[in-house]
Amino acid sequence: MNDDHETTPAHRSGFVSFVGRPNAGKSTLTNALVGSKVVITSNKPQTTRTVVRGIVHRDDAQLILVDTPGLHRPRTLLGERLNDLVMTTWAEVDVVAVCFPANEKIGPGDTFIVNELAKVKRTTKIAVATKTDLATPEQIAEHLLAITELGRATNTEWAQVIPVSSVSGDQIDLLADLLVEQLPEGPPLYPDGDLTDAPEEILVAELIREAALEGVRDELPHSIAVTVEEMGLREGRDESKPLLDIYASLYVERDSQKGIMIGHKGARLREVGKAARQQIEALLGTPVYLDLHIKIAKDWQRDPRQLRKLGF
Ligand SMILES: Nc1nc2c(ncn2[C@@H]2O[C@H](COP(=O)(O)OP(=O)(O)OP(=O)(O)O)[C@@H](O)[C@H]2O)c(=O)[nH]1
Repeated sequence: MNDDHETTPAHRSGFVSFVGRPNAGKSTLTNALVGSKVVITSNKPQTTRTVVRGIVHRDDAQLILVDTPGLHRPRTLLGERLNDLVMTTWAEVDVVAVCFPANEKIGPGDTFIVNELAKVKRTTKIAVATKTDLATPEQIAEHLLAITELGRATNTEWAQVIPVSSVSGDQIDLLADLLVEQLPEGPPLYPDGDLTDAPEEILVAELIREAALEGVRDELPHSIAVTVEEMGLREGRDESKPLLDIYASLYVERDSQKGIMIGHKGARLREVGKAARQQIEALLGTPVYLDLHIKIAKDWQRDPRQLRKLGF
């Protein structure tokens, strides 16, 4: 064996899942690491319903980020299924990184998550103090102590505790290094250039859902689901002028909600369609024709048949 071989570090690859209570900054962190908008962020809690992966390609490693829904005390059938999905993801990944926003105190929600996580023995656990740009150095120091203490109280061994800001970019590269350290040796698992393996339909549905939630504020936060019925390049067009046709349904639970979504003379729906179309065009790099219909699925969050139809 020559010296060169001994000094070249082995390539590493593996899966990392960011967890934390709603709004902890998981999706934004995934985007900051990947450097492209592949996961939906919103300032409303619990918008991430689908497992979406971002992929960090480096010469020495491939870091595959699995973005899971937030864990919460289940109240509906949907809630239970989401929690099952979260636990399954935790057991399958190499590292679970728990996000604790530095501008908020550690609370019962965090304790609940860390207690659940403690049941998943084999997975490496890292604590990330997020949003440090919103906290003073003193607050950050106190926060890091509280995280360490929470680890002790729940019998969780943090492999690392690291403060970061996705907005200022502070410590993001260091976080990537620390995560890579925890991955097993192995070859790249995805082709170079892939940013996510989530089917485009899922990303498109999430972008529409995000746009739909944007204007509604507190009126119907969690009663919207979106499915993409059909998506394809329009036939017979010049190759230099492609147009992607997307037919999507936006599900609400009640008549009154349908009214809110449509708005005065359809104004809101047009706004949502336009905002979603612009986001999809930016993501896929193709002009888009978006046909968006509102449908009512009564109590879809509680009905197993509806849930299956909507992809849960
Ligand atoms: N100032 C600041 N804001 C942040 C940072 N990271 C996230 N945010 C904001 O915090 C809010 C929630 O961020 P998300 O990334 O959507 O949080 P999440 O944990 O994925 O949320 P859920 O999908 O609801 O579980 C958004 O308004 C973000 O813009 C940060 O580093 N600094």
